Amino acid sequence: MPMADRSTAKSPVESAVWAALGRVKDPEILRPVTELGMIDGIEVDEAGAAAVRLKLTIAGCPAARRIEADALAAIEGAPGVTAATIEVGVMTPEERQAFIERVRGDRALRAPQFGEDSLTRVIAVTSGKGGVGKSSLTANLAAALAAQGRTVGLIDADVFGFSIPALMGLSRDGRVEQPTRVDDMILPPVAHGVKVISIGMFLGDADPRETAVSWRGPMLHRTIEQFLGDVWFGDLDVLLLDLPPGTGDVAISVGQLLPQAEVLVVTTPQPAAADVAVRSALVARQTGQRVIGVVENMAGLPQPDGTVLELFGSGGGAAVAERLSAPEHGKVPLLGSVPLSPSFRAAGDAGTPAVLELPDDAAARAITGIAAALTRQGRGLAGRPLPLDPR
Ligand SMILES: Nc1ncnc2c1ncn2[C@@H]1O[C@H](COP(=O)(O)OP(=O)(O)OP(=O)(O)O)[C@@H](O)[C@H]1O
Repeated sequence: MPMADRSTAKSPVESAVWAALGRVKDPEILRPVTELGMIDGIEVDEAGAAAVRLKLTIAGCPAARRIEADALAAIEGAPGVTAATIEVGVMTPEERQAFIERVRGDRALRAPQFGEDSLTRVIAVTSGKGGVGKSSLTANLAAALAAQGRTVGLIDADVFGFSIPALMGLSRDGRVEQPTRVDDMILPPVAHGVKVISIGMFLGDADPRETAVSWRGPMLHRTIEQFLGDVWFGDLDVLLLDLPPGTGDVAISVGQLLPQAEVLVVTTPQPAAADVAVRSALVARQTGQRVIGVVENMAGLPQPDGTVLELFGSGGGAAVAERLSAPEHGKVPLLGSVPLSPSFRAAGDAGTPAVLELPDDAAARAITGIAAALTRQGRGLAGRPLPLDPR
């Protein structure tokens, strides 16, 4: 039977069901199921009982239950429908190919996905030292940008210390949500409005808490290449990459594969952290990437008596920004200073980005401000001075 289209939805109630299904989005592709050829037929009898045949790409794909539940709710809510049933089937290989073509559109011919002609702004988040809060910051920036209406992708390129799935709520009790594979196309899971991919999603049944990735350069390079090629992100406004700390193979691969990427440097206020942070930015520059700003994390911890405890000293962020500014590169701004916050840490542990869950938390407010500053900065304006968001 041919896939349903508008012409097959004839009666007013069938049209209403079609329209209602047009508001149901595939949770991974974020496009209506009606546009993706997933509705195989709509029948409504005289009593208003609607029977819909839904076709999924593969049986038991992670998004299947959600699509089915959302579709059922939509049909039940359609005007004139008195009862609703859904029959779920699986696409034939030909239908799956048509599905892939619909999803990829013109882009099928274009490779790589984030090449020179791409309109996506690519921002790699780097740090010198580990543990400065780079992943927490990247996850929250991604969620904040998505909440501000951007279409956002997030690649966890911190291959050895991947923590993005947990921070985005995609990892529970040692199980990480798996991407859906449709033939050679990998669809990233969506969390908090962000399309997320991580090496932690490719470990099979292994518990990511107990599994170490110990790859050398070529394997790391191929993995990053696959993330950029085989993983289908669709049209993104912003792609964030969480890099491993320091100046290793992944940073160099990202520089080679995404020379147009912009780089955001995270450091702590500790002056001793500045040297390594500066070094990681210089490696990025050597591969042609531009440093668009510095974020200072783990700044002062506000005390109940109103004083601020500067656990990690002060001035590190400004020092790194100053040292990276140079006549040939322009001024590198300090985009914000994120205070230490126990509730920010707890929100990360719970997989709920603080920018969404605790918007009034001081750390969350600072990151929301940084996301807004990045948006104001726009693409390709590296080196121009930015107003600091005082929130
Ligand atoms: N502003 C903050 N206030 C309180 N805790 C924070 C803050 N930023 C980060 N943390 C906590 O610090 C720890 C390290 O953070 P995170 O894992 O994001 O660092 P990282 O730089 O990505 O580390 P690595 O690159 O070594 O994996 C986490 O437990 C996180 O919850």
